[in-house]
Amino acid sequence: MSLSSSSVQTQRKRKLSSENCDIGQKRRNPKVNLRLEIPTTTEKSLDDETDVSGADSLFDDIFDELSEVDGSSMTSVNPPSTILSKDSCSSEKLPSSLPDNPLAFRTLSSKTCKPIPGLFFDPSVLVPTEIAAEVLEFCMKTYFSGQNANVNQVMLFERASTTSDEIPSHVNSSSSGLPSQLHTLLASLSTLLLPHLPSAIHSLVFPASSASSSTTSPNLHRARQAIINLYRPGEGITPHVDLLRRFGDGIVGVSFGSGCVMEFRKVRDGEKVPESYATPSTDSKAVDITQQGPETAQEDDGACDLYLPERSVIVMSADARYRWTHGIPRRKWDYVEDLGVGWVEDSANNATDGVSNHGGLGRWLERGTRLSITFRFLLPGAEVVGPSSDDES
Ligand SMILES: O=C(O)CCC(=O)C(=O)O
Ligand SMILES: [Fe+2]
Repeated sequence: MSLSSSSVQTQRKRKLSSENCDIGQKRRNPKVNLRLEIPTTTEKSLDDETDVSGADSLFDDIFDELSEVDGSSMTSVNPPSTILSKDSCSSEKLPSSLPDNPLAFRTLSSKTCKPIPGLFFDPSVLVPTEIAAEVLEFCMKTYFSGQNANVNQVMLFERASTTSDEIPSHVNSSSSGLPSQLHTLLASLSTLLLPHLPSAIHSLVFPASSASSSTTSPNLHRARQAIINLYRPGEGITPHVDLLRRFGDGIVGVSFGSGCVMEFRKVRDGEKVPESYATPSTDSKAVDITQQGPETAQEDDGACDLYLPERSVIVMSADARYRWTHGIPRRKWDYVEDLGVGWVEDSANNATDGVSNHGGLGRWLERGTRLSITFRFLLPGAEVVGPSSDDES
């Protein structure tokens, strides 16, 4: 296969048609175009991800590997002992940073839930408006309009670095694999998250830019993938764990254009895990659920729903990456208990389109079109995702 950028379109993702890949939701598979851009360095095909049956054993493999490589990453993000309840954050402005306890900022949720080890989410940590606008405009124009109007997922791959230096700004997209807008975004994320992430996690997700990471991060010489998903209102993504044998630890996701609720569910012992890239999709049951009232909040240590406002960032590592699924329910409205400091739309005016207050406990937020960019690192041997007849990518 050529090593230069190439573009492949497929109709849909193989894995998503498999019923045993679903947890909790049945999904239909709309015709979806997937665009893949692959500047790569080796030629090994990775279309071997079909066995999702022994989730536990896969987890064990991964944990063994991780502890060999960098055991510290698994322990550096323990959950805080305190949980911010709905009340504790609805009445007062949260501090803009809490470096010693980043996991406490999981407050924009439709349910109050306990911290997930390895999940960083702070609704006050937002990508600067100008950078977000530039990335969104670039992605929409480049990947999702004109003849790509029915594409909803694009994967870009960046070559593994051969030195410990960050890719310099003069290196253009054709040689690095990522467009300059995504390099700008990555640089901004690295700076933005530096005071918030434990240093081991910062090194894991920004291996080339963390001073301490140049020799220690297992991701330093791994190729990076950026997956760009576009969700029209009502669309979501089936709960899943990102491919265990393809991607390493340390995943960063950014929301653009609209917020949405992301649901996290703890994988139970012995549970079959949907392990997939997954593709945004809609569903015939995506209706206006404001007519049905908010879900009853339930105490469940293994469930956590977070509202991710536009420009917000999540970082998943350790348990959050390996032992919890994440997914986005297919619906057009999200019920959000606490708008908190991350809420940037016109919350002063309850009558604003897309924001309606039903009963004062929370708000229904109408989803707009959301674009997300998720950065992950390919595991050794996974540097190439070649187009193949049944590649699920
Ligand atoms: O849209 C998102 O934020 C999540 C995307 C995702 O989980 C994936 O592509 O694996
Ligand atoms: Fe994912």
